[in-house]
Amino acid sequence: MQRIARLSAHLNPTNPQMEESAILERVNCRAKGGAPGFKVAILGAAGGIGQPLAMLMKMNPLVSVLHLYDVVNSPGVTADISHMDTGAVVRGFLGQQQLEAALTGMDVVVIPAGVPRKPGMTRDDLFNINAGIVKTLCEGISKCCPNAIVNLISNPVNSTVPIAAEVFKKAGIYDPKRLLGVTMLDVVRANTFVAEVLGLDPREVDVPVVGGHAGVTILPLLSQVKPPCSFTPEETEYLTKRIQDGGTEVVQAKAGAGSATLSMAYAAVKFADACLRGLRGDAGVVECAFVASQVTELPFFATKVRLGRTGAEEVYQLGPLNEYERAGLENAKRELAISIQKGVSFMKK
Ligand SMILES: NC(=O)C1=CN([C@@H]2O[C@H](COP(=O)(O)OP(=O)(O)OC[C@H]3O[C@@H](n4cnc5c(N)ncnc54)[C@H](O)[C@@H]3O)[C@@H](O)[C@H]2O)C=CC1
Ligand SMILES: O=C([O-])CC(=O)C(=O)O
Repeated sequence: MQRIARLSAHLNPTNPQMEESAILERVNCRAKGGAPGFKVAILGAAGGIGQPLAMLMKMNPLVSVLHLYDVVNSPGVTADISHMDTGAVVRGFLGQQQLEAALTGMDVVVIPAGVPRKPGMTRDDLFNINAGIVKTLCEGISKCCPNAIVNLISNPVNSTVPIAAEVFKKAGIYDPKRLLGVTMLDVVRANTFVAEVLGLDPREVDVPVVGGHAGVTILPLLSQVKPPCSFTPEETEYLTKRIQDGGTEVVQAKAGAGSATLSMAYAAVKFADACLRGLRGDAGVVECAFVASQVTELPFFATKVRLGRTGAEEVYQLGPLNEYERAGLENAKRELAISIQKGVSFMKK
């Protein structure tokens, strides 16, 4: 009887003691061990990306524990997701005072916290708000799970990844292999749009997208599409532009109600799953990500990386580029250099 009473306390959605209620649940449940797997935290779990991302992560058989952290509404999202009859144990955490509990012991931390764009804004316009959010969350990671693999989604990714790197350096825990800016949505879009033009199933298409995650810094390498194919100059122009402007296409269609959330949650889970398979020791896990890099003269750059037990274990070279892509690369590098420097300077202030 007492067990039921204590479990009911946990089920009260207005209960702000999320962490405590999760402990009550564990104490009172018969099965305490949980399935083998990885511990994943989502920071910003109650947001437009965070909610579907939490749902999809709860469906991932590689996840044994899922921590959902936000500064608002995480109790409701946690109660909802926790009823799904999949293996992962879900715990909710609300507000800054529960950040450390949310992060302690995590293997992977996915960060979609921060404000999204409205029509007319660039991703860089989000810098002033999101830079501080990312800084605070990465300070928490430095303290509570310094060995975690970090998947950073918050925009502008071209600047937030350098900010995270500086936070980790300051804390003395920086390992470039473990910090990954998520550019997977660019690849997902590129696969979709290229498949449309070629009349193929998008699941059969693989388009490397390199550079960064904003406008001209998003550089699809259409000369390296698999299966091998060729495009007319008009198709190349159309596809490159559509992939670069994919985010803006969604922002405009949503007309003030935010940016891509559902396709982003899909892309984030696809990428996090690749990181988890790498952590498990699977061979040949390769995806594009924005990482510390020596591929160009810039300190960060998105290319294909091989994901392993310690994160991005190998950063691949660009491969042969055609003239159109070489010109695109120069444009991308010019803009990227400014965005990276902006992130670094924010932390030096
Ligand atoms: N890397 C990529 O490809 C993409 C990145 N994004 C970016 O992802 C971010 C989130 O987008 P949405 O989910 O649509 O926004 P949203 O506003 O719907 O959700 C953001 C969530 O973050 C939470 N949050 C704010 N400050 C926080 C803090 N200090 N700690 C924890 N949580 C905090 C909010 O309470 C909210 O629940 C934006 O910066 C957006 O630009 C969006 C799409 C694609
Ligand atoms: O466009 C935005 O602001 C959100 C984003 O990064 C994307 O959808 O690629």
